[in-house]
Amino acid sequence: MSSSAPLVVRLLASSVSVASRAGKIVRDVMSKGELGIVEKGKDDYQTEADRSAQRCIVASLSAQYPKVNIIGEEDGPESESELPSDWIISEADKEVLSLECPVNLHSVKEEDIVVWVDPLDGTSEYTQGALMLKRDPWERWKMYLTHPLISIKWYLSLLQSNYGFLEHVTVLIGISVNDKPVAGVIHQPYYKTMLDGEKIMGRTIWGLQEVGVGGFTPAPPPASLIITTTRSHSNPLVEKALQVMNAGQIVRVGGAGFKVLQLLEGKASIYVFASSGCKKWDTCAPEAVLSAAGGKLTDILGNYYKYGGAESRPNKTGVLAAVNDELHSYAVKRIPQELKDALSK
Ligand SMILES: Nc1ncnc2c1ncn2[C@@H]1O[C@H](COP(=O)(O)O)[C@@H](OP(=O)(O)O)[C@H]1O
Ligand SMILES: [Mg+2]
Repeated sequence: MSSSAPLVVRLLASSVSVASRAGKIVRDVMSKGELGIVEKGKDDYQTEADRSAQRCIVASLSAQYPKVNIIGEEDGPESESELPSDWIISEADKEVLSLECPVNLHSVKEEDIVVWVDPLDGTSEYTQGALMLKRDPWERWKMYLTHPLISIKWYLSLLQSNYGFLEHVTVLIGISVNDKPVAGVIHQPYYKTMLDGEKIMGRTIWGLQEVGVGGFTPAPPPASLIITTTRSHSNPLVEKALQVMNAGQIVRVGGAGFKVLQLLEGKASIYVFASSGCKKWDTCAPEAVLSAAGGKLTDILGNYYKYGGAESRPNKTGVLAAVNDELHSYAVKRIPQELKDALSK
């Protein structure tokens, strides 16, 4: 790896490579069919893929950047099983390594950086997607009966959805400096493209402050107002905030990473989630990528979250993101004061 590039650029380039490896782990766990679902809290689940992808990311980055503070969604007691050697990635993406580092990030040191890792954003969609990979209807039905997350309504919608919601799953690595997300990676393990007649799985999107985004082509916002929001964590406050937006359409998808991709690809223009529930690892990378593309991500009051290592993990006052400042201020103004008060309590 070139050691001449400034630290933030090298760390972003390493994160691009490791996110792609973590994405393969996510697919491999699914292919084996043993998801190992654990309930962490109400509506909050973890699978073998979350645990293994996090181990790969944290081990790979901390081996190269030992003084960087890396905080992951699945932090907990160290696993006793040995880490497979091919989970330790030391490569760095060449295109990213050649980027011009913004002047204000040139002299950043490892101690100034906090990396927020969500090894698998969209866990509900991942576990529900597992059902659809069971080709045998009887096997699928048996899995449904033992699945902790799926109601009959969702089961029926899954059957109609052409292999579920796996595209909503992302691996998120957000790099923050002095409380602010400055660079980030959103990897989609189940994104499919064809190259020379061959199916390629996965794509990796990155963003760097003042430089822009890469790994895909951003699209302009839709002509009419389209809002994206949660698929699996709605509640009356979330619905109230959606009503007041006066949108032509509401797109309900899983994961904070995928919702920000909806904004960047012109499928929606505002992301509204007027509820606690999202955490710093859900929003750090999406905020970095969105802001590098000219968008804005805050809480529903319009205030930026801080990403220092001592900050509390929950994003208590919700999420409000938009493709540009104008749409962001429109959305902040539309949120009624009583809703803002209810979340700030
Ligand atoms: N009420 C809630 N309880 C637990 N997690 C929540 C939540 N609301 C949102 N989240 C988390 O925020 C992320 C985006 O949620 P959503 O898809 O509903 O928009 C998901 O991350 P994970 O899938 O990484 O756990 C999800 O778990
Ligand atoms: Mg998440």
